[in-house]
Amino acid sequence: MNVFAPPDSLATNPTLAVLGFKRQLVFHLHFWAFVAVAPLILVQWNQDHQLLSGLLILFCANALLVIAFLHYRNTYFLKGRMFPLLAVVCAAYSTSINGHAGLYWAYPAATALFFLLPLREATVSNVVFVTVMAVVSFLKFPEADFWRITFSLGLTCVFAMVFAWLVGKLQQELTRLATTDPLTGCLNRSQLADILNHQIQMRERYERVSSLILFDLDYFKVINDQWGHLAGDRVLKEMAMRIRKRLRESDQLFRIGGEEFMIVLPETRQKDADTLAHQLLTGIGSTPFLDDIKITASASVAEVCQGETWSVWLNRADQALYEAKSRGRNQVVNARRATPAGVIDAPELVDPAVGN
Ligand SMILES: Nc1nc2c(ncn2[C@@H]2O[C@H](COP(=O)(O)OP(=O)(O)OP(=O)(O)O)[C@@H](O)[C@H]2O)c(=O)[nH]1
Repeated sequence: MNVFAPPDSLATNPTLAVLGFKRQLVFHLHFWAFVAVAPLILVQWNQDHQLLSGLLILFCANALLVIAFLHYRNTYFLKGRMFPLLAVVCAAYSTSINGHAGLYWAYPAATALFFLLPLREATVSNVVFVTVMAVVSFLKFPEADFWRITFSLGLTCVFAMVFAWLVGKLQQELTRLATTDPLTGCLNRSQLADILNHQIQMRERYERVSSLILFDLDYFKVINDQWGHLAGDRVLKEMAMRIRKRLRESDQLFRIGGEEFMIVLPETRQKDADTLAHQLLTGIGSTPFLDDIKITASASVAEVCQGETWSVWLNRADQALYEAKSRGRNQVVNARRATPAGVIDAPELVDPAVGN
């Protein structure tokens, strides 16, 4: 019954994988922008454009700092905001003094904004950018060029915005698919370790105690054998729905095995988690599924103890669940606290009729 082997690496967490891709994107944008822009510092200096040369030095220094912070501190220097700001200022100023030679840089700058900033912020920044470039073009170029530049830059922004929006949607959808169980919509095990570790940190730092409930349907194999696999699937779906209805927004429901579920209850003591476990079991046992399929479940409850790891916490709950099954099923067993010596006391049986 032990399904809590630790995951191989953090890459099994889809949310962390997405953040990893974002870091790579930020790194590549700053690195290649640095490679392209650094030689221009000298070019502009030789053309007596000291102010532009100074702005480009700032741009390159920022790119190097972002790369260094990413590498050594795993954070974004000034939240990555300097790249868009400097790129926009440099492109606009360069166009005003260099004409078309400066204008060409506006196109990659406008595109890069959508990869570095949140969609809404990038859109607003680009509206400002296109407006500034339109004013500069109006003053600098003939009217026909002004229209061409404004429309082509605007169109580039629209293409980049649609692309960034779709990539964002795709990323959200992939994360959802990777983190949830398709049958019941519950969370799957991909983020289990991180979510439990977070609760452990809340316990260690702020004395905010969480509990978890494990529960497993009794004799589920019989349901499959008697009513068919499809009916079994529908029972699991309805089960998840019924549990979800009873939970708070902050509680998290996982499906961690075929007919085994886990609920993480932040800021909840063992006593309250135990009451909830009884209510859930009563709800499951008293109302048949799909109109006439009767089923019961066994459950265990464990409050997180100081100093324990997520796998020890889960193992305590798992042992108590095993105890509930072996004592006849359809009951809740409270996991006992780990003793200071690390030995776990025997689980405590709770009378279902009494509640605690
Ligand atoms: N319909 C359906 N059945 C599943 C799914 N996942 C696992 N099962 C079935 O769940 C049953 C679990 O059987 P067991 O592990 O023997 O557990 P049990 O029959 O509930 O018995 P106890 O847990 O000991 O009370 C097996 O028949 C699995 O095929 C699923 O997604 N859909």
